[in-house]
Amino acid sequence: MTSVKMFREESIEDVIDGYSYERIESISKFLLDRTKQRPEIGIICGTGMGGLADMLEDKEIFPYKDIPDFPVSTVPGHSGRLVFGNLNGKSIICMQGRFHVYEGYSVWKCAMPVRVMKLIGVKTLIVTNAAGGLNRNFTVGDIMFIKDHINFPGFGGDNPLRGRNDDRWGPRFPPMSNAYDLGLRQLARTVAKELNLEKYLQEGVYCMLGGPSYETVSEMMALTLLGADAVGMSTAHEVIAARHCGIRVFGMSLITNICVMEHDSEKPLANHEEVMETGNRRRKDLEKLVTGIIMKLDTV
Ligand SMILES: O=P(O)(O)O[C@@H]1C[C@H](O)[C@@H](CO)O1
Ligand SMILES: Nc1nc2[nH]cnc2c(=O)[nH]1
Repeated sequence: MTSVKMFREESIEDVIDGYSYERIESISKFLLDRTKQRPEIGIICGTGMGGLADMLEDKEIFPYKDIPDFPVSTVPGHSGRLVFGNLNGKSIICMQGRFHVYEGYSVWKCAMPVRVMKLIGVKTLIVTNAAGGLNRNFTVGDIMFIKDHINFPGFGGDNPLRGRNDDRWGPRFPPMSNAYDLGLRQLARTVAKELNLEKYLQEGVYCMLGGPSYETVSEMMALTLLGADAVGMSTAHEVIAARHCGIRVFGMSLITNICVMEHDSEKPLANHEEVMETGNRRRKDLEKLVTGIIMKLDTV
């Protein structure tokens, strides 16, 4: 009896009343009152990819801890700052550090900043992440444009849209086909070609798991059978929240490690230091790619 009551209380307070439209509106107002920037482009930096925020000019930085009602980042490789700034004259808002379910946050809370972005005026979201490569054709350092995702936590009902739906965000049952905008992917391919990055380019399906443990060999094999090309611990919930409120999305994974799919293998397994190191090593190409895409966004 007690556990049922606990579950109900939690879901009413947090999911229904906790981050109401008005509460998220007050977070966005807090920010808009303190910056003249009115960005239509948002970026979420993956592990080790905080350099994407550092490249902005005329930065205005809001540490998460100073934003009322905002969660804080607890993971190495995620600075925990909301950065406003310009990139070749375009106004950008960038999450230099995201929230993960394994940090203890509910999945809707991890996705909540996307709704803040929506109320700030964001129309296009660029999501990046570090991921393990399941596809045997992938190598460390490859950049995978995400064409679709498998939201594994969602299979069990852990979806950021769980709870009462507020139609001001979007419909109760939003479609998720074409979640990763085809036009943006084509644009990104053109930009990558111009930058001579084609040799690193992959396109595929990203699978989100809850983490923080990396996958067992059998889990990796199962994900491969499901059609996943890369596996990580983020992104899907952010994209669902973005699509629900009408933000178009471009997503890319940096393949930071290759998943070893042999039982009893001596090969080194995934570790967070390697993930961050690959992010740092490939940072310049990622920055060039994101800059190139942003410069041409008006064309699609
Ligand atoms: O925030 P992302 O998805 O880029 O971070 C990945 C998943 C874990 O947080 C971490 C594991 O090393 O990298
Ligand atoms: N789940 C998962 N997340 C990652 N993030 C970076 N590499 C990996 C990986 O191999 N597995």
